[in-house]
Amino acid sequence: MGIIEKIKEIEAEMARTQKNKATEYHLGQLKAKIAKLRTQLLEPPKGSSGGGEGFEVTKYGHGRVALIGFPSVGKSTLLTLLTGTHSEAASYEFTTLTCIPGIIHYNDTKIQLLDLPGIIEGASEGKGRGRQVIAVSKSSDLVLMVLDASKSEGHRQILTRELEAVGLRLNKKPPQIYFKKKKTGGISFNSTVPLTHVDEKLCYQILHEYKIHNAEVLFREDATVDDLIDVIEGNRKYMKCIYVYNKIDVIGIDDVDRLARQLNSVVISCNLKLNLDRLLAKMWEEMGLVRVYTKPQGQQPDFTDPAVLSADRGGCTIEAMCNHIHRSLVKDLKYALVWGTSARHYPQHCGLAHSLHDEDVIQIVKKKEKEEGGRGRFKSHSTAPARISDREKKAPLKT
Ligand SMILES: Nc1nc2c(ncn2[C@@H]2O[C@H](COP(=O)(O)OP(=O)(O)OP(=O)(O)O)[C@@H](O)[C@H]2O)c(=O)[nH]1
Ligand SMILES: [K+]
Ligand SMILES: [Mg+2]
Repeated sequence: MGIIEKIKEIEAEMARTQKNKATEYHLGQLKAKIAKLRTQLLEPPKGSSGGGEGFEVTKYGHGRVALIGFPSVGKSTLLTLLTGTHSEAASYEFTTLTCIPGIIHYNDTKIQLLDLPGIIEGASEGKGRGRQVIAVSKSSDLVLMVLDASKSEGHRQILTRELEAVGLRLNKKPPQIYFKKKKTGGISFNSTVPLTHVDEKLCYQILHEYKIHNAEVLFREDATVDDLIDVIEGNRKYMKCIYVYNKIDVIGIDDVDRLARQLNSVVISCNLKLNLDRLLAKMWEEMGLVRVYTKPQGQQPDFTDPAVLSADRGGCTIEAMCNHIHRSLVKDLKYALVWGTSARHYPQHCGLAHSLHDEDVIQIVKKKEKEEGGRGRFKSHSTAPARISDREKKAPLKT
């Protein structure tokens, strides 16, 4: 029996089993069995070098966003509109057969947008190009799940299930469960909060299913069996996702209103170019990019050419900024002068660990290098710093 058949069989058994206190241990065990099989499914077949021909698209720009959705929801139309790169769009399904990259220029940054073939139910098990599409989405910083506003709302659940089946977790935080395998000592099970979903016996059973007999488990939140399995599997990818409802030109205003009010969703119409600004702003917000401008001593910064840092890629500290400029800079840094919302006063003297905010300005002061006259150190005490863009771009910064 193949892996997919085994999964189907266990799913059928779960569906037959009534959910109650008496069956919860058995159901938990079945869930763990499915999780193990799905992980097996993700491993490349023995003897092959990888997962077959993927969409090898080079990363470019300050972040990567993937367009995921059923066929003909308007992914290619959207890519063409936002990036100016043409991607064939047509009324028939599976118009797009490979991955087509484009670039969005936004706030002086470059964001790579990827158009992908449509995926269908069963994608996680290898239907269509599902596996390759999902692999590319895992490599991105943000997923735009494109949905046809005029179609069934169940589509969003089906797609979410497909992505979850391959270990993607959308708009979720990693469970607050500390888990560490040990060599000896048995299993120690503890929690810092009252647990309503999982008890010691259930936890033991799940661990047993994984043949883990020595481990430390500490629940820091009232997590579920699924959360526990995610932590044990350890290969989950937590990603942000925006639900993009396209084609609102063909539905009624009441439906538009309802969809627009859902969490993490943006309603648009590619045909009428409606609300695309809002989509871009939401993307920007979710990506959390941090633009930092370098100010040479005695000069103004170039406000059109930021260094772009990201919490997910290397962090947003002064150390990350130094590494961005030059690898050897970290050891040469004496301190950095910082203007912007991360500074308590202007300019603040900061060390490597200081976290920078979007649109901060920094001046690097190296060891043995003299700061210009040492002035300005305690001069401008600004208790409520405004964004540099609002305030300082007009007036020159001192030092
Ligand atoms: N009414 C309406 N139609 C749209 C809109 N956006 C795209 N379409 C149409 O929807 C159809 C599918 O568009 P595509 O961009 O090819 O969709 P896709 O998601 O890339 O499709 P595949 O590549 O086949 O997965 C085309 O006929 C588009 O003209 C919209 O905002 N409103
Ligand atoms: K299409
Ligand atoms: Mg397409």
